[in-house]
Amino acid sequence: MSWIGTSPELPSIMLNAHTDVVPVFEEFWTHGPFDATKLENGDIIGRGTQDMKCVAIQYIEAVRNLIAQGVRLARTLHLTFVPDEEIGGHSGMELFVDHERFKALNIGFALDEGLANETDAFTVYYGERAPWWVRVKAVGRPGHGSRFVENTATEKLMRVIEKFLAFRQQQKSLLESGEAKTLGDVTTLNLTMLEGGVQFNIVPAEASAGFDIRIPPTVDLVEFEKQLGVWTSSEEGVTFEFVSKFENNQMTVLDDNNVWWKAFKTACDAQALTLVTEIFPAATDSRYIRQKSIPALGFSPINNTPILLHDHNEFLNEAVFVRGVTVYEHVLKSIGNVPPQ
Ligand SMILES: CSCC[C@H](NC=O)C(=O)O
Ligand SMILES: [Zn+2]
Ligand SMILES: [Zn+2]
Repeated sequence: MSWIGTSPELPSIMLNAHTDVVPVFEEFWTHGPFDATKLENGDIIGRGTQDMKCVAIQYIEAVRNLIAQGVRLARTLHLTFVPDEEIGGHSGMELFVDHERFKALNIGFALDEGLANETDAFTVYYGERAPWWVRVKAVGRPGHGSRFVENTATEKLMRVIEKFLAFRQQQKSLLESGEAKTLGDVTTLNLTMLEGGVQFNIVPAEASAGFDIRIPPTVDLVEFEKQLGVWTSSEEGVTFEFVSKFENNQMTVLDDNNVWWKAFKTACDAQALTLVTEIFPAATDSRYIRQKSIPALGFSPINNTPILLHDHNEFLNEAVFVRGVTVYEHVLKSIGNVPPQ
């Protein structure tokens, strides 16, 4: 959906929202997850109320209000509604950014989702951690389950898992000590998959472990990959492969040279909003936009709200939601009139 500016030759602005949501475990919800029940206190309960139907609707409402007020922006706005973000965006934004139609949009700056903030402040994300999904495979000697079989796959795998988890503990301590400020500043690593074995009395010849690793943009990814090699190659017969890997993880620099950030911040300052800036702990479509060297900010105008994305009973209060529309009106008027650079 495009709202053409008065200077359509200028680089445009992309307002991106993914339309997919994650699954629900309905039995844990107090109200139907797809009913959008509004409680007396204004809380609207539903899957996607935070992630990110709210933002998609707020873009539309904000544009509609600006048009009704007779506002014309210099720059063109493109509202994009994309699929598959929750499963990596591989058939969504990842493909789109390489498409001719994307290039034809001539995008100079993008807004996409952020996270709720539990305090009165709003969080703005200028980068993300690179998601890496890694499978560690071990092969070893099989045999009868009644014997002391040596060099088994599972034992080797366990020793390698210990190395991965020691690193996990070290990063966790970094965060707990305060040396690293937020989750986005450390590398997280979780053992999320374990596979191996076919029958109780057979020592398996193969076993594997799957890790979800999230790496801050300040970490040298080449060096980190080498480290994975060191941990795995310490055991004969253990290898690793990438199930999903993100490289070229760029940040959007928030300094005075970034006219988009200045315009965004000016609009927020004018509304007396408190902003905090962070690295996004998970992965959104913004990473594909930044990979094309297009500056992007992750922002969901949700404050005083617990972070419930992907959780049971995800909700957003009506008042917070409606205020967010006004926030976008100010932000769009500011970024939409950034003069030619
Ligand atoms: C490896 S891409 C996965 C993308 C997903 N995004 C939202 O939750 C995430 O797990 O961060
Ligand atoms: Zn999302
Ligand atoms: Zn999500």
